Amino acid sequence: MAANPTPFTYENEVYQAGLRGETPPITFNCLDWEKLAEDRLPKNSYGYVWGSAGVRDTDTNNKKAFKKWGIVPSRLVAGDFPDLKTSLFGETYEYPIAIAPVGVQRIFHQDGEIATAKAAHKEHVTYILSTASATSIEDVAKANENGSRWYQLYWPQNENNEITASLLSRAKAAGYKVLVVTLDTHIVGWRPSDLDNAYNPFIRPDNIGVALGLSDPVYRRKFHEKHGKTVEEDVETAATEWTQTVFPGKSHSWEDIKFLQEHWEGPIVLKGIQTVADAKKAVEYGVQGIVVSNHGGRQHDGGIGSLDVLPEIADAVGHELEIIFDSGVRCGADIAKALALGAKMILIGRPYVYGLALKGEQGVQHVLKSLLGDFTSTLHLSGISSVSPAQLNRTILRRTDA
Ligand SMILES: Cc1cc2nc3c(=O)[nH]c(=O)nc-3n(C[C@H](O)[C@H](O)[C@H](O)COP(=O)(O)O)c2cc1C
Ligand SMILES: O=C(O)C(=O)c1ccccc1
Repeated sequence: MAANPTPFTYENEVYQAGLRGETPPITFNCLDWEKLAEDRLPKNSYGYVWGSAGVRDTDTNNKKAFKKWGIVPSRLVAGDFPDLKTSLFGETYEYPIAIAPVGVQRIFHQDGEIATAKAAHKEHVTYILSTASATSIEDVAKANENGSRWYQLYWPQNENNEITASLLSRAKAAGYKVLVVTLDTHIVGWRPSDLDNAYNPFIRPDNIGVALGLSDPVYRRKFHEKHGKTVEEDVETAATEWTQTVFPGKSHSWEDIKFLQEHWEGPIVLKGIQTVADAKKAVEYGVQGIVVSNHGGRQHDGGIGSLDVLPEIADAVGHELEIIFDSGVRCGADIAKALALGAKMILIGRPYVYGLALKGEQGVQHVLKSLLGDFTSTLHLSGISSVSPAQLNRTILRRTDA
């Protein structure tokens, strides 16, 4: 990737544009993006992104968890703008944030994943492609050009290992470097907003979330063998069966990870870890990273904040594998807090989807630039000169609820 400009060039651009009477494309108030997206999107698709499990306690606790920590700044610390580069799996990343895997992005904007993958490339942010993407592995790679990209697997059951192997080999061929395996979604959570709207993005006349399946040579062949017709001749059945393939209704086991290790040469990251015991299992089974995540509270209700479990997990396994974090990150200070508590990379979820809904590619760029500007400013004004754990760690935080 090309060298990144400091996020502060955006701030300057905005004030310069102001001299010409121009205003920013979207507000900089990160807490307003959700409401603006609600005003713009159809009820169904807004309900889908906003939706969480049950009475939303897990989602609420994700956000509350950040308020339990406050940043305490140091003064007269010499230093230029902080160095935001971070290293994971032996590679250098320009910024310690990435685009969280989000499926079916065409329900939010006609350009969907293509817009997000282009924006991520332009802003030097890693793009993680979902298996529930509305755009194929190869088309997203093309849009992302020489950007940094990872692939997130929704994991078919063992009888479909041939399909899993096909997805992995396509991702590898298309330049996705890290495999993220999501463990918390063998069924989709109980989400009242989608139930009330009687809306499941997979069950639509336009089959929007099944692009990876319908474009997969192994899935296509197997479908033909089973039904005696092509995917195109019976798209409805092909889409339904693909959905059952990637959301099989039962979980894999730890032993199954071996299959992925045999079919993927790069780093493997397990997404959805919430306990020290599972984090230790991840070490034991030889994966390279975990995402401490509860899927933005979309999967099970009555959970605690994802940030609440981060420190204990970081203490237990932080020296043995890479820790990535998501769930509830909404502003620059949240990024700083999660890094200080032991994560090396933070996934941005709903905020960029709101940007996509509001202004497509430009909207995603705005959200990324805005979060990075806010984050950089927070570090710089707190006397922190880099995101390395030697600088950015728990000593900059105090509990606010002690
Ligand atoms: C609309 C939507 C779709 C999502 N789709 C996926 C997906 O396909 N794969 C996955 O691993 N996570 C998926 N997630 C979860 C995100 O990757 C991430 O864990 C979550 O958004 C973090 O919570 P936050 O957005 O509240 O910060 C999805 C989240 C949303 C909001
Ligand atoms: O909505 C989600 O959280 C998710 O992971 C998903 C499930 C089905 C289709 C697309 C995304």
